[in-house]
Amino acid sequence: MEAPEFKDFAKTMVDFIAEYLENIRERRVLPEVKPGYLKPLIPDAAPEKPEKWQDVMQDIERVIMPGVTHWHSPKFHAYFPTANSYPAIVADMLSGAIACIGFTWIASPACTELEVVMMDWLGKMLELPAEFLACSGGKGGGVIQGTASESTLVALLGAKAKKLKEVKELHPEWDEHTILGKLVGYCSDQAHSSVERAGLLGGVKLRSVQSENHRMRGAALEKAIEQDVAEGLIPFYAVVTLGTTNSCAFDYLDECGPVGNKHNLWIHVDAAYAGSAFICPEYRHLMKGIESADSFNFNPHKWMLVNFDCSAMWLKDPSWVVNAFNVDPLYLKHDMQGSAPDYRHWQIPLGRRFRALKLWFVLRLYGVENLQAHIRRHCNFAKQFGDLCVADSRFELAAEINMGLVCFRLKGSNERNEALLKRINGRGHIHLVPAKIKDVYFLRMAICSRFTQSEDMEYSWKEVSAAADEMEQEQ
Ligand SMILES: N[C@@H](Cc1c[nH]c2ccc(O)cc12)C(=O)O
Repeated sequence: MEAPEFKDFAKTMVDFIAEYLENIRERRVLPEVKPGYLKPLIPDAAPEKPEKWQDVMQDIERVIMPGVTHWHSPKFHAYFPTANSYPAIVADMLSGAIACIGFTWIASPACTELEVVMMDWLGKMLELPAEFLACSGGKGGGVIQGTASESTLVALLGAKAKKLKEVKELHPEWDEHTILGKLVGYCSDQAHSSVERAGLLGGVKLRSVQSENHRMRGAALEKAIEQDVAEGLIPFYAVVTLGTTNSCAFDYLDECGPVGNKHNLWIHVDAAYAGSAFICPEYRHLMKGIESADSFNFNPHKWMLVNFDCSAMWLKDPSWVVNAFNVDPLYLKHDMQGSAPDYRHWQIPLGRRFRALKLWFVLRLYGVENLQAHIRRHCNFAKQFGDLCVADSRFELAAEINMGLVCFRLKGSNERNEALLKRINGRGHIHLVPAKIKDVYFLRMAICSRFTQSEDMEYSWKEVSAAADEMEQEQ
């Protein structure tokens, strides 16, 4: 493809994208296709001769759209949001054009340097302690990871390397295998499953601490630590979740952090979804105790209008992570080593895309004010839905409304609620997923779309109540 044709193709695609997103509300949010739907729609093998881009464009509606779940529809309320904005889409186009692999500074200096500055901008927006920021002149700094799960694992591996060194110094007679077998980390029973997985991948024990009202408390964490120490184990790491997946609950960081510090644990804060809200001063009390953390992570790709993937992670002392994974083949060495971060040491894969561009575009083209307005709008929509819900005596809230998430259920059995959800998703007009805490099954209404208006929330409520009406009529 030559440039003139590329320009036509790309312009057509830009028009298509704008049409798609602006009219997304009209599409059925959940596709009706069955597994295997796509294969018969396209040939069995790649074409020998080139086709026309117009033919490819045609096939988007025919082949792809019938099988798309429309995550950016105001009728999509499943999981948590994933972000989408025009500035981020355009930035990804440029990233695709530069198409560098920014594993070291010299591999594309702008890729590394913009990331360092963007992580400082973002850290300042959240009022993170200066120790986390590169601009403070200390050891700290930020990095863009792919997902929060990756950040949890990277932090765990850094914590493991740190504790291994400490214990080896204390007990030179112990071999590494013995020490590793004694290491134990902690998280709340409400933490995301990726924390347990990080323990499995890192080859260490992970203990789940019973939460109180869905939130981990310092005393419960300390009790677990003390029990383990009494049994000869070595506590090394704790994940504090700010905004759990089930109910968007907040662990008490101001209690758990100091407990972790006292027992010399690495404290990692996983604020994957809710962290974006900390750009609004009124939510920052929920991150009280942040100065006690060693690493902090949230996903601008969830709730801050930066398209997937962009998971922001800060470390007070990245050297533990950098040294834990350091391999240094000749072909990756360069003369400037040491004067700027070589991000390949901060992450699991070697390759990395120019993701800082989308942060830069979004932060500049929205401004902090509009990003704050986006968060506040979503929180207000959640309140609106919550009010509609409690005004109907058939329903109850299953948890306090936090951020843009409403956890609700029909009064009565889990089975009734399972039937309700099946009916709602079966109608296909809105899409929700369930959760269960302590054997209580409930539905989660997450506010996800940038396009959501107050009328959309009324529509979604009507769908829920219509499904409940149907159930009553059938009884
Ligand atoms: N998709 C997420 C998974 C994840 C990790 N930690 C979380 C905390 C809350 C939450 O709702 C989801 C997650 C990721 O970025 O890996």
